[in-house]
Amino acid sequence: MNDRLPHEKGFHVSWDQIHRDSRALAWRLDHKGPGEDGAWKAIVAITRGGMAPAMIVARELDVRTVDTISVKSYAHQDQHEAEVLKKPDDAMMGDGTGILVVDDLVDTGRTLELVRKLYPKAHFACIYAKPEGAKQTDDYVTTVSQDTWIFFPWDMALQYAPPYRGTDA
Ligand SMILES: O=P(O)(O)OC[C@H]1O[C@H](OP(=O)(O)OP(=O)(O)O)[C@H](O)[C@@H]1O
Ligand code: HPA
Ligand SMILES: [Mg+2]
Repeated sequence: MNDRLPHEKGFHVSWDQIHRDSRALAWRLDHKGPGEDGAWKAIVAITRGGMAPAMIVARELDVRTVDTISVKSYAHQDQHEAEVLKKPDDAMMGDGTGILVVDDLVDTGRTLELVRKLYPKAHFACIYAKPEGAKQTDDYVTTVSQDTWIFFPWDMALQYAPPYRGTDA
């Protein structure tokens, strides 16, 4: 446990919302790549959270080369030292020129800091950003306060919510 808990504020994101926000990010990134007509060479998703947004961005921007970098930095809501578990092919990545790296969010910025060290010329984009890590990302859609925990749809399930005025309280 650490001083990040408890997160009193929760920002709950639905599948519909992540789809819309990922499309909004794609709109911002369109024509910003270095290729012909501003195309991107490839998209790299930071697993696992970056994979759903990366798929949507890749679809919108017609990018067919999509790879992953695996970075583990959290176990539940506790942060540990960020660690790279798997990287894309070095020949494809180079120094990151023309590569769009996508993640679901930037919080402290440690995950992106690590990936930036590997690919300093890549373009980094997140759907959501918290103030502490926002400088690590080149583009994002929405900010939330540092003490907000973002709940993604893949981490949630529909369940019964008791009424405010309970009958058996
Ligand atoms: O800016 P930071 O403080 O480094 O935090 C942001 C990272 O933390 C989460 O990933 P996590 O390591 O929990 O793995 P996951 O994507 O597999 O859930 C999130 O998806 C970001 O990648
Ligand atoms: O607010 C968050 N939500 C989900 N995963 C996260 N990983 C770091 N911060 C967060
Ligand atoms: Mg992640």
